[in-house]
Amino acid sequence: MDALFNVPEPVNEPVRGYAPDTSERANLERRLGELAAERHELTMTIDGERRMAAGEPIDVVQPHRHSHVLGVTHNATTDDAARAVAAAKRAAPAWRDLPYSERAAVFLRAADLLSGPWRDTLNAATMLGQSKTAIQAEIDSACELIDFLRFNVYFGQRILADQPRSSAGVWNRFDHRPLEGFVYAITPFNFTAIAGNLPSAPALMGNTVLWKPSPTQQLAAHYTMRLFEAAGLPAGVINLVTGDGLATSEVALADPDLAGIHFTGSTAVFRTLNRTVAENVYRSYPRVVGETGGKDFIIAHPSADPAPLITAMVRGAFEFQGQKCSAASRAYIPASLWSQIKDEVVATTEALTYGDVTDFTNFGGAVIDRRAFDRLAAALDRIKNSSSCTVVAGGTADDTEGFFVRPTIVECTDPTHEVFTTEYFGPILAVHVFPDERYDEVVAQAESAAPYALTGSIFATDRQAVERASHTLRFAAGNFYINDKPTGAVVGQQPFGGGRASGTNDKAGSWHNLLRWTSPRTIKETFVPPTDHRYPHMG
Ligand SMILES: NC(=O)c1ccc[n+]([C@@H]2O[C@H](COP(=O)([O-])OP(=O)(O)OC[C@H]3O[C@@H](n4cnc5c(N)ncnc54)[C@H](O)[C@@H]3O)[C@@H](O)[C@H]2O)c1
Ligand SMILES: N[C@@H](CCC=O)C(=O)O
Repeated sequence: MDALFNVPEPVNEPVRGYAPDTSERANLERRLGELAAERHELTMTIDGERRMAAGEPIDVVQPHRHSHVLGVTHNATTDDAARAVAAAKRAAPAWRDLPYSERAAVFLRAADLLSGPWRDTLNAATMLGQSKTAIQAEIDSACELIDFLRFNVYFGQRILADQPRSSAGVWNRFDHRPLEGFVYAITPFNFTAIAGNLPSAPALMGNTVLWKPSPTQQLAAHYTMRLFEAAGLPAGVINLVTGDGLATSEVALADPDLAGIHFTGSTAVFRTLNRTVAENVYRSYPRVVGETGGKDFIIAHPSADPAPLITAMVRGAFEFQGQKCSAASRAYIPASLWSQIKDEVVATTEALTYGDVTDFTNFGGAVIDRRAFDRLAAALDRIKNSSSCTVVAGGTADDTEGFFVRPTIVECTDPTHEVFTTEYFGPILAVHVFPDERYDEVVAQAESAAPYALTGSIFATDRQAVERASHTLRFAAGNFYINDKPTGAVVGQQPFGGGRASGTNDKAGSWHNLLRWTSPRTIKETFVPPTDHRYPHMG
């Protein structure tokens, strides 16, 4: 077909509430029961074929009930990874030669399937496997992933439409080629949407992909792969390998055709990947895109409204057990305000219920695994032994049934203490209380207290205070919020990503990100080429 197609104008997927006695709640509960009753074979998918990786087995459990094994997956070996890389390379010519509209149709269909018949499956898998409550799963594995798929198609079309100017007698064009080689997508446990977006965004732009999800997100990743297949994704375009990624990286990072890395996860792992890429020589210079850790702040001015501040602190820090890269983990509160809100913040936090997420009355679930639990329990021990810190809410952890860490608030007099600088990735909020008149000083200290620059909020009604903080904190957060919590970015509305140790700030779900997966060829066609080599000044 020869036409310039318009893609549908995307709108954000409406969020369902799953209130008691609704059919949406009943359907989700039914699917939760079905998925929990199965023992899933969590295979790789290479060239459209499902097979178990050949390395050590890994049990995939419910974090809130670790005795319940949802399924088993295996570490991919170097042979498994080599097969996946070869499959991606084989699939590349046919996939990149498909018109954009055909590739886009696959992902638009995936979005519609997820909005309809696949919604309960992805939500239930995310709830059981990652211990997200219904609302946290809904905003992630349903709405955000649907939005990524639809908005990417829309932004990709805008990129294709971007063409250079032409002077008289000349036609200049951009051929928005994919990268030459394969893209390696490595995804974190905490967002099913990110796990689905990282392989599909480069694929939309014509690349083929090696996808290595997190073992602790493997149940939802498994169903995401099935969703892409159901939407008509050809075999070999996205190849899913399972496990810890060590053998996979050994193969992928040494391959001369590595064209890009699309990573979301910890700063430490991203630094290792960067180092390895820098030491190797590839056919092209790989595009390295990474969104990593955060130490996200809330700073209040004495003029702030207390009620929204309390809600922002509680939701921002403790939703999904603080396991959002955007979670509020340090707050700077003026003394006059803290004396008004402290009792309520503490009481609200103490009343939060973390438990089995299939009990819809719970506010949260468990942290993801034993490693996270041990890391957080050790942090709590250090905090309790620190003379400058006082635990004012929570502070306990219990792994008897699940990996539960109580939502914790720590008041700390030393703003350079590790509670203000280290990403714990759990439900721990550090609070520094300061004399009201030292607001500007505190803003300046918070600006570079931590190495990260992902998200941050300012609470104030005084516009001068907002303006001064916004200016001082310009480089301290890639997503900056005024009178709102620092979490919950919506695709197409608050493009997401941060700088400094938080990543390359390529803004997932925006055209900034999609641009990284294209390598334009400029074409100049001259209609009537010159036939005389001499210039006028030569006479
Ligand atoms: N900035 C963002 O947009 C964003 C979003 C979500 C999560 N995060 C960050 O992610 C982290 C939490 O996620 P996580 O615990 O899954 O992170 P992680 O770094 O432990 O793991 C991320 C992924 O990398 C894999 N991995 C680890 N070593 C590897 C290697 N050598 N080769 C290939 N793969 C390897 C893991 O198996 C996983 O799939 C936090 O630091 C959080 O801030 C950032
Ligand atoms: N985009 C999400 C965070 C993703 C990281 O974990 C938010 O804005 O809360």
